[in-house]
Amino acid sequence: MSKVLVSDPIDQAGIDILSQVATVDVKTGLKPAELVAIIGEYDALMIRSGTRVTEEIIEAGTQLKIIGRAGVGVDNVDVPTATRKGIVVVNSPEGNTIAAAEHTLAMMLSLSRHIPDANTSLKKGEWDRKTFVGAEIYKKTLGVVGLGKIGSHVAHVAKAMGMKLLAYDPFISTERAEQIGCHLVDLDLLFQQADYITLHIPKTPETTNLINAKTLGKMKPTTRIINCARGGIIDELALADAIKNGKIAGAALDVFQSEPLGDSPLRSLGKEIILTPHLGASTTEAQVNVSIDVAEQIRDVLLGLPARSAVNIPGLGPDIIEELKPYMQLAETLGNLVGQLAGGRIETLNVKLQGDLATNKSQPLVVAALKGLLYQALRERVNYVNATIEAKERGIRVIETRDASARDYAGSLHLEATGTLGTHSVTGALLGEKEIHLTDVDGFPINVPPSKYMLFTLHRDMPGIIGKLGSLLGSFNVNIASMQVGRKIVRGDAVMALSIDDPLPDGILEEIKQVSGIRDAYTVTL
Ligand SMILES: NC(=O)c1ccc[n+]([C@@H]2O[C@H](COP(=O)([O-])OP(=O)(O)OC[C@H]3O[C@@H](n4cnc5c(N)ncnc54)[C@H](O)[C@@H]3O)[C@@H](O)[C@H]2O)c1
Ligand SMILES: O=C(O)[C@H](O)COP(=O)(O)O
Repeated sequence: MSKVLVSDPIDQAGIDILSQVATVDVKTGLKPAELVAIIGEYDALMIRSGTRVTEEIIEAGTQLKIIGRAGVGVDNVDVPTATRKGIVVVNSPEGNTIAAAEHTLAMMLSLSRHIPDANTSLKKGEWDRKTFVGAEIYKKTLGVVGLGKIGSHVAHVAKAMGMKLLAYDPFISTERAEQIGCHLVDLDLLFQQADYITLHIPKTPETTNLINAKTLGKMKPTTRIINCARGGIIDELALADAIKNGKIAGAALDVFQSEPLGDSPLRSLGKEIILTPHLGASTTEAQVNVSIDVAEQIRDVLLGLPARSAVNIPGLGPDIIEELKPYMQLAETLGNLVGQLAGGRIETLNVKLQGDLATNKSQPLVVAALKGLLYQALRERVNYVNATIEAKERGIRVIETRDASARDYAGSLHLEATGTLGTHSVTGALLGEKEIHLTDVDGFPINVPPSKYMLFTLHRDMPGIIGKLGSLLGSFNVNIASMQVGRKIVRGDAVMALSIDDPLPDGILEEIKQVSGIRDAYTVTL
């Protein structure tokens, strides 16, 4: 039975799902060295933001197949190392969207009306109605930085509360922004005009310290900033300084450069600042959502099925997986076959997506073809996660082309591999919903289903060849299950595809190549 380690507090709903297929150990609060010491026993690791999954931990996780982040941000996971090791990294992109958006709105209103400090004052026995005079958000301008899932929901609710909306997101179209009721502007204008600025972007090299002394200097003295996205997007010392010196009116922060927040000048500011300990996703509903979402994906991967939200398998969403599943198998089989026909070191793989497959949605088939191509070299170590990187590291150039006009089959796939020993090509299609058929080998038309053990010959199409080959195989007790010849012209060159019941015994391939009229022969195990 597989073993799953849960190293952060996760809702029981997900643990129940995992327990159906695996032994689940919940061990929270482990020190990095303790995690390194035990991770080698586990097939899957389930985390929230509390566990930093470093290169050292991933290297020690020799059995790891999947890291599941019960939440959105995977910045606490060394995704490049996981990808290199073929470990799927999944998250829950939508499970806590509403929770984080509502926390943002709660922060904005609390900050405007000084609710946390008024509450503390009253609980201390005071009745102070002067200190806590606030500001309205109605008709004020909200600047949304990052108009993705959370930013859009915040904008939607803020609009209903009568706010004017500006947004900055270089990856969102003007039409999309306008649909949400936002006017897309550049960042400088947003900084200059917004009364409230809310951040909903990932932490990347471009967004690190986006709010700094210089950008704070562009804002109005009445501006308030809310950050429920990621620590490190704001330079905390510059922010504390700007608030202390009245350059801006205040801030509400849920996330920090270093968590838990240690000694910080932010702690000593008054009612102008609200701090919460990374509570954006901490609602009962969100924790159930993310726990179930990620546990289901871990379960599926442990059962050999694809994950619906893998961050390191681009383009393989749930709808795509369903549609492409039989074609993924076709691509993998063809990749494996053409790799064995070409032999030696492969330098180039041409992948031609034909007919109905000639769309952008078919890109995962290229990854599947590479996985098949690399199978002989890497066996189970190659998967959809690392196939592209492994190919790149081996210097394999991948050329992808599309031909929607190729209509022999609804959709077909043509692979051509060039290596140190020459060039070979195969084409395949599906018959019915999922029966794989080879329809062409090295330019010769055939129509055979692939089988585990196959023999291909390139020979002259002349009487007697098939008989000679049959006798030779018979003398070695090799049983032929099926045989087909593909030729372009009568008595020209031809290809023979044989399915055989057992692997060819050693040495027989060389004897086959000596048969008069046979120019070359290849044995393949699929
Ligand atoms: N506080 C919490 O507990 C909590 C909970 C959930 C998510 N988050 C964080 O909130 C953030 C947003 O999450 P989401 O689910 O909305 O993500 P999302 O991917 O749906 O949206 C992010 C948006 O940021 C935009 N973006 C990327 N780089 C940008 C840049 N340089 N400038 C402007 N826009 C840029 C993208 O185009 C995208 O539209 C993430 O950082 C996530 O980790 C925090
Ligand atoms: O990226 C996220 O999903 C949030 O930061 C939530 O983090 P958490 O799971 O540690 O609450």
